[in-house]
Amino acid sequence: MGLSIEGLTVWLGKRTVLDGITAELRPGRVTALLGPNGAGKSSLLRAMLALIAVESGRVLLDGCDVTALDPRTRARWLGYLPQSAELAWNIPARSLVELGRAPHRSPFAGLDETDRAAIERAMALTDTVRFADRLTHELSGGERARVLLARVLAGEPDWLLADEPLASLDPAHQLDMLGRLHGFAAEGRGVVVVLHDLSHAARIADDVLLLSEGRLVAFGPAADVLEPERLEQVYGVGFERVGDVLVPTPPRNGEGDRAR
Ligand SMILES: Nc1ncnc2c1ncn2[C@@H]1O[C@H](COP(=O)(O)OP(=O)(O)OP(=O)(O)O)[C@@H](O)[C@H]1O
Repeated sequence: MGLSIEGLTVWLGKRTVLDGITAELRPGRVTALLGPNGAGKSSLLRAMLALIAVESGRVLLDGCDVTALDPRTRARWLGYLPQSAELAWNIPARSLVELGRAPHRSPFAGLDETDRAAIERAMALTDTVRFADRLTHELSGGERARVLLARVLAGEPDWLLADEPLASLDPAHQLDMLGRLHGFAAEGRGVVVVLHDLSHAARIADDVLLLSEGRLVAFGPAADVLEPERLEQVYGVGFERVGDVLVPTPPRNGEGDRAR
């Protein structure tokens, strides 16, 4: 199930936050969404989920405009892991994960065997079984982030759109999360993930979509896009490769202004 972004322009307030973005995202691959703060990464994810209105252009999922899909179908096809791990509901972690099955069943139906198997699998994958009975407000930020991932995985979406999923995780769980995202794509599903750490992107991404000020700077295989000179132009700091890791270095001219 391919995900095509065609000439997407989004205005928020009076600002153009996305300006004519076009990219053909492929399932079975991890696409990292990169760019400085305010580049439009979250807005692009939200537009792909039909959570914000677009001014022009469209997003096609398996050839269907996402805005024309009924919400349950959209939720079955597109799983969303938002940036904030804040939760309104203080319910046991397992109950939260169970909510991930909602798009698969009618509102008042109980969980069936398929639902229970998907929930157990998602909780095992995210290492959340051991706090399944604890209330979500009593979990640490990282534990809550993993429960939220479990909720999305329980829905078995065709695409997973994750906004900075590593933000509150310790290094072990960051690597684990990267492995999960990679494994999800290896099953033939699609992954779009917003990342700030370019080393993580270099490690996990098959493709990179690089944004700056709402415009597409580059889209293509990670090895081609993650080019130190291009990154320096976009981020305003230098990058050098240390082994397979991209390490930021201070701006060469010492001024820190972005070359635009
Ligand atoms: N509701 C809104 N109304 C007006 N402008 C907004 C709104 N939400 C976001 N913006 C602006 O849109 C631009 C893109 O924001 P967005 O959150 O998509 O960027 P981002 O690349 O995800 O940033 P970050 O890395 O800081 O999370 C920013 O300039 C932001 O200030």
